[in-house]
This record gives sequence, structure tokens and C-alpha cells, in this order.
Amino acid sequence: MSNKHKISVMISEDKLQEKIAEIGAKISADYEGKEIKLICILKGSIFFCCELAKRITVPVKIDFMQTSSYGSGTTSSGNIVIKKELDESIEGEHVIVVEDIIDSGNTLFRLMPMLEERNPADICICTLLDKPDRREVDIDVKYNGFNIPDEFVVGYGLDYDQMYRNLPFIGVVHLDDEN
Ligand SMILES: O=P(O)(O)OC[C@H]1O[C@@H](n2cnc3c(O)ncnc32)[C@H](O)[C@@H]1O
Ligand SMILES: O=P(O)(O)OP(=O)(O)O
Ligand SMILES: [Mg+2]
Repeated sequence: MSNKHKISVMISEDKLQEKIAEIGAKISADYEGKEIKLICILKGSIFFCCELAKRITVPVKIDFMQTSSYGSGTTSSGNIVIKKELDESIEGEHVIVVEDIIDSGNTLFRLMPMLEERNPADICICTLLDKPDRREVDIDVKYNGFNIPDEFVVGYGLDYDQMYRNLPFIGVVHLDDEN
């Protein structure tokens, strides 16, 4: 069965793999001699976080958190709801928050202070995609895969109304062509 929407490739699977390997190598070098904890922000970050973890050579723990801002639309509601808490404490840990995409920045703007209050040894942000033109608040991003233009993208974990997460590439969904 074909997709309901027309989707054009923005970032190919090969380019994603190459970039994730690069970020993994950078993280491995930056955290040499340390153990890190990746916090995977569900659901969108799952593919990126899994692939990234495989490319990191220092010891890695993974925990999951789920926030929601978009629901079924294509713009952030501004209301960040925590739908799933971490299973374990992050006190004293070297934490990397792994996001699929930073858009307005509101999710991380609210989430990061909450995590910092839990006294990690250090904490930073790693995102696969960034839409800098859409930013509404200042966010300090340590690792960023790709800056992309202001287009609604799907694939590699990212959804439109829960669809298209399974596409192996990042694509632009053409909602105007909906029938
Ligand atoms: O809080 P912000 O930074 O506005 O949003 C983060 C959150 O929103 C989802 N999202 C943002 N842009 C897109 C997009 O182009 N396609 C799919 N999903 C998007 C995503 O879950 C981000 O983690
Ligand atoms: O689009 P959101 O932010 O509601 O979350 P998810 O990463 O689950 O798509
Ligand atoms: Mg979503």
C-alpha cells in the first residue's frame, strides 16, 4: 500500500548514518574515561538514540522519557506534558538528552531545568535535526546533526499524526496534496 501523502526525501539514509557515526565518535572522544546516560525523548528520538548508542564507544546507559507538545497537528501546542518519567535517578551522572528535532525549543526549555534540578554531574543536548528559523527560546545545543529549513518533516522516528516514523530517511510531507 502506498503512503497517503506525497513525501520527498530531504536527508537520505546514508547521510543520516554517516552523520550519526560522526556524532557518536565526537561523544566518545568528549567523554573518554566516563560513563554516560542517554535520555531518549520518546517517541521521535527512538531510531536516532538506538543508532547513536551503537556508535558510542564509552559505557552507555539508556533511560526513556516521554513529553508531548504536538498531538496530531504540525505546530507546537506550547503545553509540555510529561507522559513518561525516567525509571532511574540521574544524580551524579553524565547525561545527554537525545532529541529527534528542536523546533520552537519550548520542550527542552521546560525540560532541561527540571532535569538539572536532579543534580546530574553534567547534562547537555544532542539533537538529530534543528530548525533554527523556528526558535522561540534560547537553547544550548552541544551536538546537532543537521540544520534544516522550516518544513514539517517525517521519518527516522518523526511522525505526522503518528504515521511515517518507520521511513528510513528524513522526508518532507506535502500536506497541501491531501485529498
Ligand atoms: O518544543 P519544540 O522544539 O517546538 O518541539 C519539539 C518536538 O516537536 C516535534 N516536532 C517538531 N518539529 C517536527 C517536525 O517537523 N516533524 C515532526 N515532529 C516535529 C518533535 O517530536 C520534537 O521533539
Ligand atoms: O510530536 P510530539 O512532540 O508530541 O512527540 P513524539 O516524539 O512522540 O512524536
Ligand atoms: Mg510527534
